[in-house]
Amino acid sequence: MNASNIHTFSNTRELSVDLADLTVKLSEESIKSRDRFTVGISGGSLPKLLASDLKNREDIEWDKWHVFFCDERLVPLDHEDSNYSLCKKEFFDHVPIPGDQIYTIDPSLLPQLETAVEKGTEAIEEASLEIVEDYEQKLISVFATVNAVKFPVFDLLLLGVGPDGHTCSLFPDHPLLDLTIGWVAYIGDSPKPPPRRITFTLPVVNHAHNIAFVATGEGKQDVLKEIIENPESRLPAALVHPVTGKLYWFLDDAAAFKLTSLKVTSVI
Ligand SMILES: O=C1O[C@H](COP(=O)(O)O)[C@@H](O)[C@H](O)[C@H]1O
Repeated sequence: MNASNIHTFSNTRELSVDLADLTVKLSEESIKSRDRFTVGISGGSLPKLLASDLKNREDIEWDKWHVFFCDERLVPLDHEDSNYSLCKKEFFDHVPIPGDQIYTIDPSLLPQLETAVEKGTEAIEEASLEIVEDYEQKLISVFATVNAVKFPVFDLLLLGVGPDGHTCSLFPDHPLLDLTIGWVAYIGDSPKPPPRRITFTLPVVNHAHNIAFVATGEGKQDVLKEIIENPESRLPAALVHPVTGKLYWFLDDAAAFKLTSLKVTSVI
């Protein structure tokens, strides 16, 4: 781990300001070179930390943003467990990103998954595949319109880390960690509720131009030490190694408390 990419802050307000600075800078650079900004957002604690300062910034070309979800729980879009619903409340409701550039799961496909769960494995495979393929098509519509691409290359992926080391909906020791092809995967046995979700695969994560992990609070101390300072770690977040892109860590002092790596405090 390049210690200069670990940024620590004495409180979450300062963290949010620097995270917004980085996001604005990457948005400007991406729009300048590609005329759009493609970003993947996670759920959990991230939307609030991301939006608290960013939503008040001026001069952002929101109409050039294309937003995907790094993972999504397979619940209706207005359900309290939905990552979309959380991002809407914290972020989308406050900024003018065009609705058709916020790419959600297709909620009309959820009832057939519910029915499939009653029927068994084969039916679940079929119903979940439809949801996965629908989301992959949405990625294709943005990333592969001109040339076929092996993996989408996001301008920025914003990731969280669970206390168990999971990121997106990629959980420790889960077979999904071994996927080397495919953009989106279904998980039906998430150890963190709700159990049914979709997630970006590790290759999609690792192909991004920029990846920013955001983690706060005492509860993340031990897992961050393992992920950042143990090069042998097989925890999901420790398997994030951008192929050519940049990796950033945004931590508050509480989360970073056990790290011995050199820390810096400003990103730009
Ligand atoms: O279940 C999830 O958890 C992770 C981590 O959440 P946090 O609250 O500990 O930050 C999140 O990144 C992911 O998107 C979400 O579905």
